[in-house]
Amino acid sequence: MNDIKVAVLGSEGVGKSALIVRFLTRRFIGEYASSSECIYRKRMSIDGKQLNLELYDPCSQPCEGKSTLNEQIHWADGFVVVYDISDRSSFLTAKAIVHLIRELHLGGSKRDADSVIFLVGNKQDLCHMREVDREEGQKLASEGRCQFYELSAAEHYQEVVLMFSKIVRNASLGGKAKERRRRPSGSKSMAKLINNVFGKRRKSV
Ligand SMILES: Nc1nc2c(ncn2[C@@H]2O[C@H](COP(=O)(O)OP(=O)(O)OP(=O)(O)O)[C@@H](O)[C@H]2O)c(=O)[nH]1
Repeated sequence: MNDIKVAVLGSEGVGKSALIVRFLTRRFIGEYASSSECIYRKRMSIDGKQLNLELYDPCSQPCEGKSTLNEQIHWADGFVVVYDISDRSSFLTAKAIVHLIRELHLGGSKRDADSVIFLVGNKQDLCHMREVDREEGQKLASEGRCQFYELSAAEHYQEVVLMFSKIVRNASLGGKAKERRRRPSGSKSMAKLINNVFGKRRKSV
């Protein structure tokens, strides 16, 4: 069975865990405990083919055995690079990550980029606090040859599912899954995910 590895990257508090949890459990969790990096596993069927998805959720805090961004990029077949539309600095971080992925993962070539790097402007429901215009996101996506989405983990379940399903499909077609790379860290089961959800620390928007 095919293994597909997708890393969800971006600066602290942009909603990486919220997007993953929304995709895996259908629920939006306002506060989420994330004191360690982890990998969630899900068995999926795409175009009638079974595959094992591994979703990497990094930890923004310093933590033991934390992998570097370079390791995370080498490990993954596909990338969801997230920023918060109400936080300009998170957009600048996303820009740097997109450029690094292009350099390290794709060797600067045009090959596969638009299908395996998705740029996501999250928290669209906070558009009254917007600091990053949609056009800026689109421009970065076209410069970095990424697919662009603006959505809200809080309000857009269908869009979140479509986005993840699409990157998994693209990564599985991209042929990058062929060479197995080292995992950035330990993995986490769905039970652990649920524990995190209920044993959470408070975060504010
Ligand atoms: N309004 C709004 N808040 C959101 C959305 N997505 C996430 N949040 C909130 O943003 C905060 C951070 O979300 P997380 O999912 O923990 O962000 P993260 O990127 O995983 O953060 P780190 O684990 O610290 O790197 C939480 O308070 C979430 O409730 C969204 O779409 N809209």
